[in-house]
Order: sequence, then C-alpha cells, then structure tokens
Amino acid sequence: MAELLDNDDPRFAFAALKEYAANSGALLRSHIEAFGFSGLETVELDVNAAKGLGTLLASKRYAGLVLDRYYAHAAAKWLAAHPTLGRLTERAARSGAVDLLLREGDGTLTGDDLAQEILEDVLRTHAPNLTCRTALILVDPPASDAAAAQRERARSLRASLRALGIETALRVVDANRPGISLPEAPAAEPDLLLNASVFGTDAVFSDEPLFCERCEAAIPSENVEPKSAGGQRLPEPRLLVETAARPLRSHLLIEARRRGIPAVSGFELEVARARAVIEAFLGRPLRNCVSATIERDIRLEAENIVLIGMPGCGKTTIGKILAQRLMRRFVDVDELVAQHVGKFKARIYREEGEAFFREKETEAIRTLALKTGLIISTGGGSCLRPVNRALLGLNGRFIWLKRPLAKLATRDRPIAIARGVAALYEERAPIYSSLADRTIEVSSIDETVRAILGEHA
Ligand SMILES: Nc1ncnc2c1ncn2[C@@H]1O[C@H](COP(=O)(O)OP(=O)(O)OP(=O)(O)O)[C@@H](O)[C@H]1O
Ligand SMILES: O=C(O)C1=C[C@@H](O)[C@@H](O)[C@H](O)C1
Ligand SMILES: [Mg+2]
Repeated sequence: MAELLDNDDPRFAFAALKEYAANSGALLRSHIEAFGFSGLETVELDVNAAKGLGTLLASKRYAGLVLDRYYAHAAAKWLAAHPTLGRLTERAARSGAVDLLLREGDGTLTGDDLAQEILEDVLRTHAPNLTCRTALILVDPPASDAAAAQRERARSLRASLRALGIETALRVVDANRPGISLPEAPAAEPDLLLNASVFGTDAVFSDEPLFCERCEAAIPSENVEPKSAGGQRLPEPRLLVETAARPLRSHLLIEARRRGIPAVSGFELEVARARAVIEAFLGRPLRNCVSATIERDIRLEAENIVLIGMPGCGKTTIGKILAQRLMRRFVDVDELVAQHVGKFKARIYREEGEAFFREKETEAIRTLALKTGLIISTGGGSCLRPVNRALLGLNGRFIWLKRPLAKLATRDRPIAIARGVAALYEERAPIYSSLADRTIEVSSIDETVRAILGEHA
C-alpha cells in the first residue's frame, strides 16, 4: 500500500496554521499518512492569512495543496480576486471556502471545498430520514480566532444546506458559561443538529450538565447524576453531525448514539477528508475494501483502550503488557493519583480518606480525557462517578476484565477488604456491564492479552 501511494516528488503540500500545527493540522496529516500517502510537505503559515497564503497560492511549486480549514475562507477570497490564477468549483463558490487546490494543465489552480463535499454526502445519505428538512447549527460565541473561523464555517454549512433544500437556524452556545443566546429564532423541531461549536466536546471546560429536550438523561457533571431541570437544552434531532475532529466522540454524540439517533462525528468526517485529499491528488479512487480497513485502523490507533473491572482483576498487569505489545503509552489512574498527591495509594486512603482520593481520581482522569492512543488502566472504583465515565468515554473504548471473584487479589486493597468482594461486585457489575464495549473473561495473563489483541491483529 505504502509503495503504491508513495510520492517521492514533493509536489503536494499541507498548509498548516503554525500555532496549531501540533493539533488540527497534525491530525489530518497523520490520517493522510496512515493511508500510506507519504511525502506531503508541510508549509507553516501565519495566523494572519494575508501574510503568507497569497504567496503560497501564487507560487507554482505544488501540484496540489490541502489547507487547514482556518484558511478556507481567505483562500476562496484570494481565488475570487485572482481570476487569471485560479477558479473555484461551484461547491466552493457556494460555500465561500476552499480546503483543497489542484493545479490544472495550464498552471492555474482549482479550489474545492472537500469538507463540504463530504458533509453533503452524509446529508444526502440520511436525507430520506429528514422529514421536516430543518437544521439547527450550533456555533461558538465570536470570542476567539478559532470561533471566528467556525462561524465562517457555519455560514458555509448554511449555504450547502440551503442548496439541499434544508432550512437552517443558528444558535450560539457558550460552553464556558451556562446559558444560550439566540441571535435568530431556532427551527422549532430541527431534523438535523449540526454541531460546529465546542459545545459538548470540551469535557474539560464544561461543568454544566448538557440536556436534550424531551430527555431525562443528560450529560453528567462532576458527581451529579443526570436530571432534567436547568442546564442547556437542545432539541432532539433525527441526525447529529459534528465538525470538531476531537474528541473522537463528544458528549452529545455519545448521548445521541445511546438513544439510537444516527450521529456522525467530526473525527469520521476528518478521516473521510484525508481519504478524499489523497484521491484528489492521485486522480483516482482508493479501493473501498482497502480504505475501510485503514479507516478502522485509524480509529483503533486513536482510541484509548480503557481497562475496567473489579479491584485486583488484573487491569494494571494486563494494561502494561498490552501497551508493550501495541507500542502504546501506558497510564495507570491509581499511579497518576499517587504521583499527583505524592503518596502511595494506601497511604492516601489512610491519611486523607476515600472522598479525597475520589476527587484526585477525577482530576487525574480529566487530564487523560482528550489524549489519544493510550492504554489506560483504571482503578477499581474509577467508573463509579458518572463524570469519570463520561470523561473516559470521549476518546476511549471500555474493556471489562471479568475475573472470577474467588481469584481477585485483595492484598493492599482497603475497599475490597472493608466492604467484601461479593458486595462490591453486586454494586459495580451493572456499571461495568453497561459501560463495556467488550467484556473479556479473564483466564491466564497470556490468553487474556491475546483475546484483547485479537481485534488489533
Ligand atoms: N490473568 C491473571 N492470572 C493470574 N494472575 C493475575 C492475572 N491478572 C493479574 N494477576 C495477578 O493479580 C494481582 C492483581 O493484579 P493487578 O494489580 O493488575 O489488578 P488491578 O485490576 O490493577 O487491581 P486494582 O483495581 O487494585 O488496581 C497481581 O498479583 C497480578 O499479578
Ligand atoms: O475498588 C476501588 O474502589 C478502588 C480500587 C483501587 O484500584 C484504587 O483506585 C482505590 O483503592 C479504590
Ligand atoms: Mg491497578
């Protein structure tokens, strides 16, 4: 695969926003490389698009350019202002945004909006289910550069939706401060909820529970169990589409899927964009069976593997071995708490008590929530707090290590000793079970590792 897509001649480049090259740009680039397309040069541009974008577009150095979405509107404006050097596709003209440029035989550039193409494909696929054909787009308040870019994106989305016959309303949500301002009346019962904001994605900011109308369950905050009063209310859509590529799945997305509402994540859209970029550069489609496997691998590589289960079931032991085999970073939540507090786990319990430990445990989990590719061994009680479950679920897949109670280690495990393993199991088994994406019956260490690795082979 790698040879097939090798691109020795650096004729293709990725124009990345210098300040964010380590996150948004790096993500798309790593997806492109995961498909086996190598040799993509990175051109770092200033936060002020006027500073370097025009020079890059006017130079004839590259046969193809993929742009960070940050520059999409500036690039479209540049092309419109320089008709002798390039043109916009109909779609890009409609959205007013360009994220891909290809050089034609006569040396001019054609600018297209690939993200928009992918979104339109998704909407067309789901169109039969959109009965009232109305959409609500969530955007951030215009407080930062990133928010301004997102609002531009929202304008593009509206144009595309209009072209598909879908009426839209914008709703500004502020994930940092509770409460919603409504610059325009929202559609009464939108079919489609398009989340172009960080709302529901930034678990680290959001301390307020997020709610959906007509829904008792909500996204929990801290130790608060879901309830239906207060918080930010959103209508229940027939389809949720999100544009932020991180986390892998937002709170909104998890909640939508839990209730059987089709939902497309920003991460999935970004992987599809990486594939579309390569196809555009190569001028041919990638074979479906090959890219389906690669797309699955990209997801598996990005996802944290979160080991859950009773104290002493083997989460730490198995986690360490998994990390070695998969060449991934290993993190043990108990170990992280001990490091943060500066005392061994048992001493924290003895000197500070369980409530203190649980606070520190949530703090530790919060630092892991938006990381990717980790093997995380939780503590036996890490899944008790709803907020911990929500945080670990943003980028993680839960594997429940189920080991016969008689075999569970209890040494140095004060809670298991104090409450008794059987009573603990009765209380926790329903939580592990409802959370688990996979349940592994623990046998020998080796066999257990092999069972988990089966999926990654
Ligand atoms: N599959 C297994 N077969 C036999 N022994 C095992 C197995 N898995 C773990 N062990 C042993 O069980 C003990 C407990 O394992 P470990 O510390 O990994 O559990 P844990 O789930 O991380 O516990 P805690 O919730 O307290 O962090 C260790 O002595 C380990 O060597
Ligand atoms: O089962 C539990 O509640 C605990 C298990 C350990 O891993 C530690 O996280 C702590 O001792 C609590
Ligand atoms: Mg452990």
